[in-house]
Order: sequence, then structure tokens, then C-alpha cells
Amino acid sequence: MRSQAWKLCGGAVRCLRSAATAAATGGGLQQQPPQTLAALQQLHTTVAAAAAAAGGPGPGKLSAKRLGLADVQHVIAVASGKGGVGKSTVAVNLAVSLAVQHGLRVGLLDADIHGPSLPTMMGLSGEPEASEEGLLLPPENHRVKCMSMGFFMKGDTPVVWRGPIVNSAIDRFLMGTAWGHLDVLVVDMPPGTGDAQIGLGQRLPLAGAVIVSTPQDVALLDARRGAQMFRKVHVPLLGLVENMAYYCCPNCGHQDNIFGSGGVAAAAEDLGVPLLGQVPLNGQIRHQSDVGVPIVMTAPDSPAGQAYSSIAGQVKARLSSAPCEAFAKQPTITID
Ligand SMILES: Nc1ncnc2c1ncn2[C@@H]1O[C@H](COP(=O)(O)OP(=O)(O)OP(=O)(O)O)[C@@H](O)[C@H]1O
Repeated sequence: MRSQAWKLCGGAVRCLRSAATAAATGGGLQQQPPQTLAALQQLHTTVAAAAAAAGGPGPGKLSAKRLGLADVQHVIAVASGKGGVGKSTVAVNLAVSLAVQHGLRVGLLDADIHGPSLPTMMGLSGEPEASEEGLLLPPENHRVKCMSMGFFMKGDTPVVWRGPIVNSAIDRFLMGTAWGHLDVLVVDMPPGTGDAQIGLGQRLPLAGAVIVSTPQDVALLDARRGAQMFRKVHVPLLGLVENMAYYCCPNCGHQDNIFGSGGVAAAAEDLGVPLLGQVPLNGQIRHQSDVGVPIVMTAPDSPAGQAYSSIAGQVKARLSSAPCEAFAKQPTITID
């Protein structure tokens, strides 16, 4: 029974590849709707059937304890209300720090289907292989297993899938990846607080969320909205991270709060959650992301490296104090 399920999943993997290829090479949904939609429909059918064959709750619902997530202890989200505030950079450095500095088994899922930056930031490229059982094998670097739509995209062609199809693809990456035994799976959420993010917050079996913001008022307002969104879907807030908190001139040492100061700490206090850390605005952070070696690997003792390590330590401590929170509510992923 079980092996049949895995074989069905192999079909799902092939379909995901062909759907991604259709989107990348043909310009996506608008140009090639029948192929892309058909591939995703097939993917839907095979994964749902696989769950049913593996003893899951039947077509329509996938238990989070099935398939690739079976041995994942905690899933956490790194989110931001506003785009471009450094959420992915925090997610990557948090994941690598948890693995390299704090000794955990870690995975990183890029849930940003439209702007996947994880392969570049983690120094990975090429299409993932499938396991004998048919699950995607996550490429690994810096001791972190990774999955991203970026692995399946060719060149600079955008993915033009819309809401439900994007949700489907994220669910398949979550369930259809052979994560193996992980202490923590970090999910880099797409930016914003719209339908997609609310849906993800409801569907993912989240143990908690880290919210990233810059100190700027417009970013903070959206960060507060993001925090409330997670509360509404009953996901605990692990804390806030202030990114680009200050700039320290490498020549004279003068420190400047370019985007303002104090706002993220005040928001954390209002929300009753910890301010996990303050990461400086620093050219090395950007450079290391661009070359695929996060700064926690190259300069762990720098102010930025220490900030990421401290954030990771607090997240680890919080997860250790609530070991089964992730699956306590037995979430399900609904396949429409
Ligand atoms: N602390 C920092 N210092 C310097 N550059 C940074 C810092 N944090 C992030 N960056 C840079 O800012 C840019 C945006 O960062 P990132 O992609 O992590 O943001 P994001 O919030 O995930 O964006 P998106 O909304 O597109 O998902 C990147 O070029 C990144 O290298």
C-alpha cells in the first residue's frame, strides 16, 4: 500500500517539474493555460491519491504528518508585512545559524513562488532529483536542506501563476519534499498579509512565526498587521526582528539610525512578544547573500553574525520549551 503511494508521488514530482517548465518556457498561465493547469491538476490528483493510499484522511485532505513532513519536528514561518525589508535574508541566516551554530537539523522552504531568492542566497542551483519513493530530494548547503520554486525556473522568465495554483505548488513543495528527520523547517513566507499569506498561515502546521521589520513607520504598520494576521489564525508569535536597525560607518565608526529607531521595540512590547534582535544595515550582509554564503558562515563574530546567532538561540529555546506545539492542533492541508 505504502509503496504504491510513493509511486503516485513520483508522478506528482514529474508533474510539478513539467508545470514549472511550462510556466518558465512558455511564459506561463496566460500563454499555455491548458498544459500548466493540466499538469497541476494531475499533481493534485496524484498527491491526494498518494495520501489516501498511505492511510491518510482521504482525497481532499492531507495530514501534515504524512509524506515528506512525517519526521519534521517544528515548522516555523519567517514573515513580514512589507516586501523588501530583509525577510529572506533573516530566514536564510536564521536557518544556517540554527544548523551550524546551534546544532539542529534544519530545512528551509522558500514559499515565495513569484520571487524565489533562496537558491542564490544559499549558493545552490540545478533541478532537484527525486527519491526512489518519488519525493523531491532537497539540495543541501551550509547544513540546511532547501526547496524553492527557483530550482525549477529557467532564466529570468517570471512565474505568472495566480492564487490557487500558487497555493497548490507551495503545498506540494511542503509535502512532496523528502525533508527527512528535521528539528526545524523554516518557511520563508511571501511578503504581505493578503489572501495568500492568510491561507498559508492556516494551512501550514506552524509552531510559530518570526516577524521581520525595518524601523520605518510604513514597514512597522505592515509588520503589526502581519502579527495580528498570525494571531487570528492561532499561530504563536516567536518575536520580532528589527532589520537594518542602524548603519555603522566603516570609516569613522559613526552610527546612524537611517530608518528611525525604537519603533520595532515598541511594537514588540505592544504585542507582548520579544524583540529577538537588531540586525545592522551592512554591505557585507548583502554581499554574502549575493554570493550564496550567508554572513553567519563568514563573519559569525561580527555584530550582524552575533545578532543572527542570538535570534536563532532564542528561537531554539522557545521551540524546546514547547516541543509538540507544531502538531498539537493536528492541522490539515485541504486540496480544493
Ligand atoms: N541588514 C541588511 N543589510 C544590508 N542589506 C540587507 C540587509 N537585509 C537585507 N538586505 C538586502 O536587502 C535586499 C532585500 O532583502 P530580502 O530579499 O531579504 O528582503 P525580503 O523582505 O525577503 O524581500 P521580498 O519582499 O522580495 O521577499 C537584498 O538585496 C538583501 O541582500
